[in-house]
Amino acid sequence: MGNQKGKIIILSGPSGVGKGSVNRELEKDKSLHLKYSVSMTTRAARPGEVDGVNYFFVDRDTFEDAIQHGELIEYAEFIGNYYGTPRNFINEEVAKGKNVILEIEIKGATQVLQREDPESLVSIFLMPPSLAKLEERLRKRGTEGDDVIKQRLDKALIEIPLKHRYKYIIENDSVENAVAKIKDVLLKEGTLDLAPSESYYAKTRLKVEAIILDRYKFIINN
Ligand SMILES: Nc1ncnc2c1ncn2[C@@H]1O[C@H](COP(=O)(O)OP(=O)(O)OP(=O)(O)O)[C@@H](O)[C@H]1O
Repeated sequence: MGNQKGKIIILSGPSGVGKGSVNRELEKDKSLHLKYSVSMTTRAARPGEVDGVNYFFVDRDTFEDAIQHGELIEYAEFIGNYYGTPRNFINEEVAKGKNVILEIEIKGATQVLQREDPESLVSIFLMPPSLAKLEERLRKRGTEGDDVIKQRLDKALIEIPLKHRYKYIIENDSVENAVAKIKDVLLKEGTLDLAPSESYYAKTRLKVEAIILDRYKFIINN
């Protein structure tokens, strides 16, 4: 990778759109050389979540102390809980030339978009295929009750129109497609060591060309 400094990759979108699911797939691909920022939150850990890996789970006093001391690059209070991103880790990794992924909700992402140098950012807004699908995903996940799901859907209606603040808008139709499209974004941004012919776009174009050739070869040949 030729770049001196790394980039901050913002992956944002409404609750339930699939930020975590997409991120987990990206993480499996070691060739992407991505670093994951671990957020701090006052929300309770979900089953299977590990402190220091998925989040730093802290109480409100500890979180408010971190705000006071300027230790967070962004933070937001979201339906009764604080979420924030510790600044130290990001600065160190970016200075080393690493790309750091921030999986953050809209308010936090807005703070980073407003405060950080746009040259140091790659911002991605993950879109649900429809509001009905978003609701279905939240319900199927089964981690929130009806009231919280309704709050999150109401919030999504305010958040989705903000998507144009981001450099890239990517639909999470399937996790596999979303990951492929994000890899193309990273390739375009020069943060991936990958031949352009390996991109999702290039491969899709080849497939489409093959289909056209197959369907129309009679016409072409005659
Ligand atoms: N492309 C997809 N197709 C179908 N289901 C999906 C897709 N992406 C994610 N899901 C499912 O939707 C639910 C929400 O996904 P996930 O928890 O990753 O969302 P999130 O954006 O990280 O939410 P939050 O911001 O609330 O943490 C999960 O149950 C997940 O399995």
